[in-house]
Amino acid sequence: MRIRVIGAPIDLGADRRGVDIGPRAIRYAGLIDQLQRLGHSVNDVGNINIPLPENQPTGNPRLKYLEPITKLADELSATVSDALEAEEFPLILGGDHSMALGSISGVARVHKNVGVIWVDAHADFNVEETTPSGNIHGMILAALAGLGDESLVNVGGWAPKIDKNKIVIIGARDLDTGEQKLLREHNIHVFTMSDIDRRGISYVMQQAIEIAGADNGPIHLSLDLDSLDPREAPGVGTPVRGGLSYREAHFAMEMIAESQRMVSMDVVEVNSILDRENTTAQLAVELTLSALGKKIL
Ligand SMILES: NC(=[NH2+])NCCC[C@H](N)C(=O)O
Ligand SMILES: [Mn+2]
Ligand SMILES: [Mn+2]
Repeated sequence: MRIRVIGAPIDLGADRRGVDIGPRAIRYAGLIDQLQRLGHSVNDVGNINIPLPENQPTGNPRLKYLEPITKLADELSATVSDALEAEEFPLILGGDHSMALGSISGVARVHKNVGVIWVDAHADFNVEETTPSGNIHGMILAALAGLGDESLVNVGGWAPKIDKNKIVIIGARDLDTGEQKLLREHNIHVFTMSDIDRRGISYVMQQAIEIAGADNGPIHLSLDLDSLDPREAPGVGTPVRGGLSYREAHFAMEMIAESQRMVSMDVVEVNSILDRENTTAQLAVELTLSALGKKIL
């Protein structure tokens, strides 16, 4: 496969600094080389240009950095559509999870029926009224489903980007009260850590692939590294105990590869300032490889 690697070192959507180093850290951990060794050809187009938060007005404290975030989403979205039109698989490196507004909009423009598997400790399903932090990375999935602030929802000029019935969240264990209510109201498929404990990661992933890829549709995978247990992935801005084990995460990625339905992928929230000797970036590389076909035997 031909893979286009796109760095999106955005950190305007989160409070803790350091995710802007993520794309470099993931490359330093050997991403490109290992993808090539797996047999893929790689076109690394570098990073999109991100303004420093220091030079941006925060704006509405319940929607911090809204303006630059939507602007970057437009730009990233165009880059991602471009890759797909050139028949390259977009692999987008974050950055905080707000970059998925751009990446997924770009995919949805080309693949109208795309479903999303969102692997995350969080649901990122807040809106202005429910957010406890004002951080837009916690609102992106809702925006893609058509909920929340108009300028987030209408990036690219159309909405919603994703059919709510084709959204699956996996690994959730830290949801805000208003967010829980929204998820229930809109019947979003959420497989929490309890569901994974009860049914096993294999059953959960099989269901997730069926739901997100309904009617043989394509799937976008958005992998937030904080889905993993912080013992495995210490370098994330919003760690939550009780996450996916190393083995569960690898197996989940292997099942996605096996399904042959994935058309694009985000790897987000690697925070190098909080990391230990690039462990989390290395893990991000390993998991990306599993999702893109690496097998044990
Ligand atoms: N992409 C993430 N790591 N999101 C964390 C979101 C945390 C919290 N739910 C919030 O809205 O602020
Ligand atoms: Mn997230
Ligand atoms: Mn998260």
